[in-house]
Amino acid sequence: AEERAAELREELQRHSNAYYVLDKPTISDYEYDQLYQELVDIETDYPELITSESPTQRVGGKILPGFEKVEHDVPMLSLGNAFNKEDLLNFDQRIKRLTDDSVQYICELKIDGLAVSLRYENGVFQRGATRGDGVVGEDITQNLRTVKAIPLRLKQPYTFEVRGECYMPKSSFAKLNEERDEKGQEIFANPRNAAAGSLRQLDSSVTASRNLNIFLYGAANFDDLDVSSQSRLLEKLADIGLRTNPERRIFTSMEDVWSFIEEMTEKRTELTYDIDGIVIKVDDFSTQEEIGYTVKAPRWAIAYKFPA
Ligand SMILES: COc1nc2nc(N)nc(N)c2nc1C
Repeated sequence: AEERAAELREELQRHSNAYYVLDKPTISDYEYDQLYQELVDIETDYPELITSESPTQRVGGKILPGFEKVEHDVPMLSLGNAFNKEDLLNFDQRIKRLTDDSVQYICELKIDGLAVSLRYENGVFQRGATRGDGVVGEDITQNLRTVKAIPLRLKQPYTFEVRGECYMPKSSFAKLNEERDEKGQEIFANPRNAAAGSLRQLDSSVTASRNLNIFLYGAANFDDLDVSSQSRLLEKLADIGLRTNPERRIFTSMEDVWSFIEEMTEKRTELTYDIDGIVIKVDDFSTQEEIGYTVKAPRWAIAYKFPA
């Protein structure tokens, strides 16, 4: 039974990764449910075989009295903002003054959700927290465990923190507000508020019902991963089972960055999730270190914000 339980956990994690992270299902829902039920039956007969990373343990039973405060191992930074092309050209000039490399920029979508940090220890999801003020956040582990795109065990036994944006897809937001409106409940103003409200639930079964998703974009204490740039970090995160956003591009000229921004300004309405800007970062990590940080934000990155 123990061997079969471990086999089922591994197979369910693989299918779950394919479906929720890669968006490429490998078996039918029916087949998945059969395997899942087999694991539930074994765990019911042998409760001592239940492990924290079993997919049957995603929705916690207990209702929390409140949220514990947690201090981030490495502070979660904020970003300087740009509002037009001139701001970006000025940013480019500042960067060129601080480094002589022919710098490469990586552009990533700025997802309009809630910034969270996930800590993995030896590949197992241990703790999830909100950004809070960047130094101290709130422990929302049991709510983040209900987000199916968050693997409870990575494909490699790494110990590090990943950062990303937890969000509610536009379709789930519309459906949730329709249901709330029908019940005479107050509706959410936008998907970001709905995601934040869904993650600040003391009862994780409510969170589980909200169909949240996540894109990871950064990490802390990730020496194990041995990556030399942001673009390689994102590839590595995807390789080990974490969900990253595919709409990312690398450019060497700010003119090309601007063309990408114009392209995404058009494409924005077709995305299945809200974005509030584009984040432009120096891609190479050693160049990032050379450029450094201000008191609260990296000097090597800027967030272009779409007009409200
Ligand atoms: C380097 O720091 C950051 N990088 C980011 N990248 C993306 N894609 N989205 C963000 N919201 C974001 N936020 C911060 C503070």
